[in-house]
Amino acid sequence: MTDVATVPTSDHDPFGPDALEDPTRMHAQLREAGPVVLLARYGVYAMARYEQVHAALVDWQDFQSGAGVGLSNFRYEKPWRPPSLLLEADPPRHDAPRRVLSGILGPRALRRLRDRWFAEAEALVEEVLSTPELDVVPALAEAFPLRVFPDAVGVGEEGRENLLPYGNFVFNAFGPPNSLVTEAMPDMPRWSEWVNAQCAREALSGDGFGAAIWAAADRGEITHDQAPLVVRSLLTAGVDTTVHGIAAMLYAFATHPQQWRRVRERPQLVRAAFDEAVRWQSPVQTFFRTATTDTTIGGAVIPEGSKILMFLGAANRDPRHWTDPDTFDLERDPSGHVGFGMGLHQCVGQHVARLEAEALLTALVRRVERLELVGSPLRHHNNTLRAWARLPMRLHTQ
Ligand code: HEM
Ligand SMILES: O=C(O)c1ccc(-c2ccccn2)cc1
Repeated sequence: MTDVATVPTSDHDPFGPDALEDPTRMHAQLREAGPVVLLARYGVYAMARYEQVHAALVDWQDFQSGAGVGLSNFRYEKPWRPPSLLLEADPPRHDAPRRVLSGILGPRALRRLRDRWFAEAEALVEEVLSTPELDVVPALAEAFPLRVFPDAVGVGEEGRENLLPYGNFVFNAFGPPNSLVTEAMPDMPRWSEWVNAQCAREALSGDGFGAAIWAAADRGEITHDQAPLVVRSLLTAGVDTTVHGIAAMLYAFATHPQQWRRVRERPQLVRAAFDEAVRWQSPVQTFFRTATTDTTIGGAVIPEGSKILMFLGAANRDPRHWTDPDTFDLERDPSGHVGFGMGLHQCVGQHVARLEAEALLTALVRRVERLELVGSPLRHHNNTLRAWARLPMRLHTQ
């Protein structure tokens, strides 16, 4: 009998204020501790190295999503909202909804949006350059996705201010029921009711992603009962993520002026720049899987039914996989990063996110000679998302 190595334990709290403010040191300690580490506070297993995170993400059979991708285990606990038909489903239930969304959000389908989004980005950048000193979080990172994405889904104008707080709550709810969750509980039903109401067929315009989902139901690719939940997936996962992904990119360029010069000289680097920003900051930091069998990793046995917390942010900066991981470097090839996940559940909206970022960055590259941080940035704490509450900048035009 091979002696099963005992799993190293850690008393880090990945959802506490210190880790949410700056997880860098905790990530390094978790990577050093071993391929798998037991987080004693929560009785869950942590993976922080690229190799193990990648292996777990691509092995959907042993590491399932159907028991939830948060701390809560749907086998024993009632989900706070009806589970997502993509995120919180395993094959075969996952297959048809995924196939439908892949078709609607694929690079070809987005071609019709490209010109409109590029024009919207030009207009927004022109507007903000009239006040060269500003907080780019509301002015750009929030304003651009909120200007183009709800229209693309086909959501009405009224009540769009519910989108960010709803998504923020959902991403907090993947963590433990800490103050980030409990403080928002009183408002959650209002946000949730508004989002659910937008998923009804009659609430959606005839030419957006939402209508395309209902049309897929008419063709029998998914059921009409599933259609509103698939629309809900877009409204849940498609707003806060891109807002914080774009904020991460703006922060990266403000703190690396030589990279800004590089992307202005070579605009073909624009798309790689977003992926390098997603790798470097990992706007989505963590989420869970549930072991469907006793699984041995690095000599340690993870018992069936265990929750496994995957640290995408730590994997994206693992020196075992990346050269000089802590630098934001456009010369690097960021492909293979796990910022959009990997495997069966890899982000189905990644092409939407890339198009939003490409449109905004292209407009900025043409007009802005340098982005300068002029005040203290302020982190926005969320149990899952790495985000900025404030990024005061001066946008220098030539
Ligand atoms: C920077 C922006 C974004 C980031 C960093 C991001 C990240 C991720 C990650 C890490 C996953 C994998 C979750 C898992 O494996 O359990 C995922 C899944 C997903 N994302 Fe994104 N996402 C982004 C933007 C979007 C957008 C714009 C949409 C919608 C238009 C979207 C819709 C989804 C959906 C529906 C899933 C579930 C896919 C499945 O389970 O098959 N995401 N995303
Ligand atoms: O289908 C949904 O409602 C949904 C899809 C994806 C997410 C998600 C979770 C963790 C990391 C990135 N995205 C959340 C919700």
